[in-house]
Amino acid sequence: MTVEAQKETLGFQAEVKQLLHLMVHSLYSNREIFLRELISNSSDAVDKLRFEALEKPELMGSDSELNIRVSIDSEAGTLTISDNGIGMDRDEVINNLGTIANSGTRKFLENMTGDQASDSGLIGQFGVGFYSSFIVADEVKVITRRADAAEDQAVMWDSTADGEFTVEYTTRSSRGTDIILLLKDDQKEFLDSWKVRQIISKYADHISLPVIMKGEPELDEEGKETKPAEDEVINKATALWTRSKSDISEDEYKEFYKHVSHDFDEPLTWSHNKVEGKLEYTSLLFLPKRAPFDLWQREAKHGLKLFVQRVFIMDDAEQFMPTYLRFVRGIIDSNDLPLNVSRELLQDSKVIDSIRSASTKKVLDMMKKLAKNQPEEYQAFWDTFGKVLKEGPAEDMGNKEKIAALLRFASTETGEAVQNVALANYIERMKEGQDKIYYVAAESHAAASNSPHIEIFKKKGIEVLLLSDPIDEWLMSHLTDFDGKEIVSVARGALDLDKMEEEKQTDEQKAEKEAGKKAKQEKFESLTAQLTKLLENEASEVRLSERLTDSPACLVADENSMTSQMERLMRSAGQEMPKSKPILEINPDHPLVSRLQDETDDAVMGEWAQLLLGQATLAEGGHLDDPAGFVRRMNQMLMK
Ligand SMILES: Nc1ncnc2c1ncn2[C@@H]1O[C@H](COP(=O)(O)OP(=O)(O)OP(=O)(O)O)[C@@H](O)[C@H]1O
Repeated sequence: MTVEAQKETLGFQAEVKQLLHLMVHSLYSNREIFLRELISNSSDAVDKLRFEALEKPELMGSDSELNIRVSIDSEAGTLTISDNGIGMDRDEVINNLGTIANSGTRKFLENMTGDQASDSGLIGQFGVGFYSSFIVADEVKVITRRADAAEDQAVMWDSTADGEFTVEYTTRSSRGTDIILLLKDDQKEFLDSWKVRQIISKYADHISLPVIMKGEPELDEEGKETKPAEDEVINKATALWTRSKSDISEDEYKEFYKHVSHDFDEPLTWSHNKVEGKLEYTSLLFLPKRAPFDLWQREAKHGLKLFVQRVFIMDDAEQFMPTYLRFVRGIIDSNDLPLNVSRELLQDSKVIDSIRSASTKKVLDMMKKLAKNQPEEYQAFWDTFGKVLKEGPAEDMGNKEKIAALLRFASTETGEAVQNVALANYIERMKEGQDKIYYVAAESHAAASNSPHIEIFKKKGIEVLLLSDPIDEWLMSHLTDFDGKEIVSVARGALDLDKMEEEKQTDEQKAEKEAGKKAKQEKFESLTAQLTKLLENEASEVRLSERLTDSPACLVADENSMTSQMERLMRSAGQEMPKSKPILEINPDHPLVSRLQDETDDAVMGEWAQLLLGQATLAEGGHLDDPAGFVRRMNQMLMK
C-alpha cells in the first residue's frame, strides 16, 4: 500500500518554544543528559509495548527481542537512538512532540519570568524529556511506527526548533521509533563511539533493556575486514531493583531515581526492600531532596511506578502511598497481582492494602533514620516537606505516634522561626511537675511568639511550641497527645499551671496562695460582672486571667470550642461558621484594669469594655468587626 505523504507544517505550542529556548541555554553545561532522556523514553515505550502485548500478543509479533540501539553515522554527522517499543501514530506524534500535555507543567512555564538566570534554576524541576535533543542537535527527525499500525505505515516528524515542525507519512519496516539527531557543529564529540558508550554506562545501567551498539570490525594488516562488527550490549541491562543490594552502587541508585522521578537532582535517601513470605514483592522507595513544582496542585500526579513480575503496568499508582507521603517516588514490583490489574482493581485489593501499609512504615522508618543519623539533612527535608507531613496524623491514625515523632516545631526555647524542635526534645525539657505539651497557634510566627497567651509561660520558663502554618490547627486537632502527654493550646480552657508548683509547696503556702486568689476574685467580682454584661453580645464571659503578665486582656476559647485562629481558618477556607463567643480574660495586675475599678460613668465603662475586647482581638491577629469604631474610641481615650 502506498500512502500519500500528507506533509503538514505545524507550529509548536507557545510553551514548547519557551521551553526549547530556555533548555538550550540553561542545560548547556550538562548536555550529555539528552542521551539519558532519550534512552529513558525508549525504555518507557518498550514497557508500554510489553504491557499492551499482554492482551494483544500480536503486537509483539516475531520481534520479541526488545532493545534499544544507538548508532553513529560519522559521515552524516548523526546519532540515532532506536527502539522496538510501542511507537506512535500521527496524532500521537503531533500531540507528544509539539505540545506540553501536562497542565501542571504548562502552568509552571507560564510563571517563568523571562529572566534567564532565575528561570534556569527552575528548568531542572520537571523532566526535560525529548526536547533536550535540541541542546546538541540542529535538526531532529523522528521516524516512528505504532505497533498496531497498518502494514509498514510510519510517521516522520522533523524540526529545526525554529518554532515549527513537519509531519508526514513514511514507511518503517518494523514497529518502533528512531530519533535521529543531526548534531550541531560544536557537538561532534557525540560521534565518538567511546564517549557515547561511557555516557550509556553512566546513565543506563539500571535500565532492564539491553542498549546495543555496533562494535568495531576486525581488520587485517592491510585494513581489510576479516570479521564484521558485532552487536555489543553496553549497559548491565537488568532491572536495578531485582539485583542484590550489595551489587548496586550509590550512583546507580541515584541514576535510577532520576529515571523514575524525572527529577534532575539526586535523591536524599532511599530504601530497597525485598519482601518474601505471604506476599512477594520488591519496593524501592526514594525521598527527594527538592519539592516538585506541583506539590500543592490537587490534580498533580503522584504515587509509585507499578510492575508485576518485572512487567511495567502503570505510572503514578497512588494507591501505594498515603497522600501525606505524596512526594515519595519509586517502584513496586509485585508477584501477587495479576498482570491485567487495572486502576479500578487496585482500589480495593487486600494485596495493595498490605503493600501500602508496609511501604508507609518503611518510608516513616527511613525518615526516622535520617532524622537520627543526619539531622541537618533531615532539617532541610523538613523545611521542604514538613507541611505535607503535617497532614499525616489526620489521614493515618494508625501511624500517628510515628508521624508525631517526625514533626518539628518552632518554640519559645530557641527564639527562632525555624521549625526544629521535636516533641521528644520538648518532653526532655519539661519542668518538674509539668504533664502537658503547650502550644500557641497564630497567623504568623511573630504573632505567636508575642502572643499575650504565653506571657505567664515565659515568666515561669515553660516552653511553648509556636505554630504558624495554616495547617497547624488542623494538625493539632488530630494530635491530642504524644508519648502519654496531652498536647494543649494555651488559648483554650483554664490553665492549671499552679498545680506544677503546688507539689513543692507546703500546705501553708498553698492556703496562702488560695486565699490571695480568692481575695482578688472578690475584689474584681463586680468589675468582671459589669464587663460581662456590657459585652454580652461579643463574649461568653469576662473573667480574671492567670495567663497574663504584661497585657491587659486576651481572648480564650472554651475547653470544647474552637480557638479563634481555627475559626478564622475554616472561614477563609469557605466554611460557614457561626461566630462563637470567646471568653475575655483580663489581667488584674495591669494598671489599666485596676483603674477601671474606679470608673463610675457607665458610658465610659462601655467604651473601655470595647477597647479591651478590641485589643485582645488584635493581639492574636484577629480582625475587628468595626475597626473605625475602635480607632475612634482609642483616640478619645488618648486625648483624656
Ligand atoms: N521513543 C519513543 N517511543 C514512543 N513514544 C515516545 C518516545 N519518545 C517519546 N515518546 C512520547 O512522547 C511523549 C513526550 O516525551 P517527553 O520526553 O517530552 O516527555 P515525557 O517522557 O512524557 O516526560 P518527561 O518530560 O518527564 O521526560 C512521551 O510521553 C511519549 O508518549
